Amino acid sequence: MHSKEQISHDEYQKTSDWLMSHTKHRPIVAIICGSGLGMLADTLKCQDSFDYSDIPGFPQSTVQGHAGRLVFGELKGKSCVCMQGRFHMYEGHSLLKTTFPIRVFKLMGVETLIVTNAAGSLADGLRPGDIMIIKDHINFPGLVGLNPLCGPNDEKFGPRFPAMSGCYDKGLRSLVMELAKQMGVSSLVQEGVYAMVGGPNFETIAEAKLLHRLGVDAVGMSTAPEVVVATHCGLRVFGLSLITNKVVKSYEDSESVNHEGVLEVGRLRSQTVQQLVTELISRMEINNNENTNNVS
Ligand SMILES: O=P(O)(O)O[C@@H]1C[C@H](O)[C@@H](CO)O1
Ligand code: HPA
Repeated sequence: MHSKEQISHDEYQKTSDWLMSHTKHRPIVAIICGSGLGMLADTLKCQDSFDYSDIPGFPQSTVQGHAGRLVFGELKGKSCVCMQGRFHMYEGHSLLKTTFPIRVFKLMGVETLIVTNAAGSLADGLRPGDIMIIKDHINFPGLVGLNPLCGPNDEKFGPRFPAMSGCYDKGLRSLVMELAKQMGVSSLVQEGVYAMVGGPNFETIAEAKLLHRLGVDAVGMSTAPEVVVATHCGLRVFGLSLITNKVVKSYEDSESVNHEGVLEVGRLRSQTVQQLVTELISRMEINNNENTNNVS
């Protein structure tokens, strides 16, 4: 268990201060790129980018398809920060480390978090290449106590017992459905429930059948801890899964999933995902204007 590890408020603050003193951007939106989706950062204008290895306190990415770079820039007049590479529990990071950037973003003034991931589909109506707007999640590690919020609660970030109903913002979900219609890609986009499993192995057939019976639409190995920490500290969250494969759930099926295939679907659908996220950022309302358009 991870209950002994603690990261003090000061440590988050030091990383935030370091970043704020190395860039003039003051982001209001943070984006986490899933496997094969690092190109989301390419759309940012006037970029300042930092390798994770150069940022004090930051963990390191070890997974192919996760570059390990934090990119600041502007998108449609809004200041953003983008993680090209996230941290997964299966890499050996504690859950506090996997979610470290979220609290740093909060301290930097970020209001909205956009999480993306690659996921396998269990729902028959979700095909590889489809985009699932995350309506809700099942955090399997969290259900058995592997939760970044375990341990002493830091009230400066949020309450001991945060509510998680409604953690994927309804207004942003409707907006993206509407944008998908306007872009002519609504046949690719639908809402669904994401489940996080620990990984790094993909699911057995019996596990896949179980997830399917539980009503899971797509399964992956990330995102839920990030969303828990973001919700705890009051960030508005939007999430999407790029469906990269069908999860094998029949003993008759000879197909199997692999990480290269996951990355390949990311590359094939990159433009559509990029356009949806760009339009979302362009059209989303923000609460606090102080952080916008302030790159001198
Ligand atoms: O970072 P995400 O959740 O997009 O990565 C998924 C889950 C595993 O890390 C990897 C499997 O191919 O892709
Ligand atoms: N299972 C778990 N994680 C994944 C999958 C999958 O089928 N595809 C991409 N990430």
